[in-house]
Amino acid sequence: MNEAVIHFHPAGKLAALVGNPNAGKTALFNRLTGSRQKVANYAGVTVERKEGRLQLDGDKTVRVLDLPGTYSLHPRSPDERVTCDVLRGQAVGEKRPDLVVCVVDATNLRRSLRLVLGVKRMGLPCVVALNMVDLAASRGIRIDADALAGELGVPVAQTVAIDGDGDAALRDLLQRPDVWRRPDAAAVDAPVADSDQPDHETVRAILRRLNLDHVAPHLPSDRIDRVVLHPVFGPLLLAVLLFFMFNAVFAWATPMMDAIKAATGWVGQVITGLLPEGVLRSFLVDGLVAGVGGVIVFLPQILILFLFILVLEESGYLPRAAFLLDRLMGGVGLSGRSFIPLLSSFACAIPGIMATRTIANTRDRLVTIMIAPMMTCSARLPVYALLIAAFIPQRKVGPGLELQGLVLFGLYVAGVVGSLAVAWVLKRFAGGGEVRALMMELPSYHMPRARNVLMGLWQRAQIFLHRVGGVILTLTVLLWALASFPGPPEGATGPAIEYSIAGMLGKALAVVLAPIGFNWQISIALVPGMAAREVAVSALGTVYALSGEGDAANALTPLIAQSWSLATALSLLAWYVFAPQCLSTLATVKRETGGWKWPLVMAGYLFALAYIAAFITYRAAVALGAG
Ligand SMILES: Nc1nc2c(ncn2[C@@H]2O[C@H](COP(=O)(O)OP(=O)(O)OP(=O)(O)O)[C@@H](O)[C@H]2O)c(=O)[nH]1
Ligand SMILES: [Mg+2]
Repeated sequence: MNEAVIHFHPAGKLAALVGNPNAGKTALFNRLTGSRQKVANYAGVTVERKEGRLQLDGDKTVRVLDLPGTYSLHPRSPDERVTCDVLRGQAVGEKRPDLVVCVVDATNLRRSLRLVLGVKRMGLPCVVALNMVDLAASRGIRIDADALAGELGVPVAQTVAIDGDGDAALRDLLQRPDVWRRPDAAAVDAPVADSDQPDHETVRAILRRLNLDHVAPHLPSDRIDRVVLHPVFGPLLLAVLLFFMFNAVFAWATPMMDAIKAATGWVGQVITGLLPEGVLRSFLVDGLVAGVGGVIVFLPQILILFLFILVLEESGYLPRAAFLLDRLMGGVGLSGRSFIPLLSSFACAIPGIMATRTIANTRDRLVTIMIAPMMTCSARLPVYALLIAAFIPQRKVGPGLELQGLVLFGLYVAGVVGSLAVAWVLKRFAGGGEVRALMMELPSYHMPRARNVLMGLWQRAQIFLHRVGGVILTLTVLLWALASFPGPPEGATGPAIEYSIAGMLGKALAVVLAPIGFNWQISIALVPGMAAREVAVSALGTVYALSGEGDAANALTPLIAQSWSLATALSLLAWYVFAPQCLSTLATVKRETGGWKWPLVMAGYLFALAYIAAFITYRAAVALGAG
């Protein structure tokens, strides 16, 4: 996104955090630099380099890079390549680091130390942050840090990246000028260079000398996995969990949504009471309150969805779900590797597409990118929620089960099924290649920290409100203007909007969209919905407010419930399952695939699918009497 900026190297030292995936690099980075990068309990969270500043005593600052995790210095996937390029001084726009901080997972020294040996051989000054010592201690693993430092020939600081001052020892180390000094050539390999033995032999010898060569099993995680990864209970649990999540989106949000609705309604009424009828009042009430207020109301539902996603991410469940779904994904020619990028796309396709950088196989990566927009991103949630609230009765279908939640779940499933079908087709025509077995690390389960989850929710709320105040507000205002001008001619009978630019455009579009049951109001709303999907909702609010049909500022839901047929609503839902992704997604696809070809193919096929799905849905619904 922001990689096109011109890089000039600010003066000052540069330290890079390097280590295996999920070792806690980003948690440590956040601690050192006061940043808030995403931390989660699975491998492959960080896929780009991120920069921060560490303040040392005496007004000194150090630039710190957080890098994607890597298992070795022979990169296999695009994210690992980023790290290796930085270490070799080949990264575009970045100098070679002055110091490498090897972040080592104290519970998994065997694997981590091999990477340390590799980094050391590159001849860069290097220190080890022995992280997760709290977890190691709780499993009875005690590591003598000084002895380890002696074995490796580099300073070692013990850290607990999730504790308040868990980075103190590392900070102290970075204060010392001697750790920044380049080792002289002869010392690079000492004292572990006493033989030609391969690194894993060296590591084994070190662990033996430190009395750490027994593997500490992690019993609680293993016990949990006996259920979670069980061939029958595992998938069942996953299905129940996902269903519970969508149910909660409706079941828990109502009180907060009602409060927000009441507040926006009140604001609309106050403005109507204060201002005389005219352009300003129309702008405020029909444009801002009806449009933007109509979107804000969905904040609680978005937060509930993210609450679940954050807890799943932090607990360590996600890679297990990937494992469970590996067979299913194998059926369409993808591996479980694609699962986490696809799951991230439920938040937004953009981070999902970025997360495909962890996929080593180029073709798998491309197919995953192409289907990522079919996962229901959170911007679609307002559209779904609006239509479900308007057309699906609030009814219990079982203990704790709402019909509305069931329908929402079904829409998410429809997106997933559609995407799997497309993946299957793409793999067939793109020459599938064999599917390799999934190799993925299962981290130990962590109790999600309330602080992290709340912080994540707060960030989500900020992102959403920024969208509301930015792109959604801008487009709503623009739409209000297009829908208000030019005014109606003398003696016009219909509502003024029908004579406006937007009205005429909508009617022209409706010619194409009538076969799938869309009226001109929907047709108008779809256009700005391309920039940000939620705008489709705010646009409907504005369009209906300006049409003077009822009180759209306060209640869009009952209004569309009255004026649309069920078939139209279902057709619009089907449209949005596939709806061509927003423009920023297309821009991301262009960047990640290096050209316009794939984003254009994507836009084309999703438009076609959306139209076909809506057409079939509409015709079937009409045939069944829902027209
Ligand atoms: N108990 C404990 N948990 C930690 C510690 N450091 C990190 N974690 C947790 O470990 C998980 C992984 O942390 P991240 O910082 O995302 O790991 P990363 O090395 O950046 O991982 P990638 O970006 O995937 O390479 C998260 O759930 C953290 O909360 C620690 O010292 N102790
Ligand atoms: Mg990270």
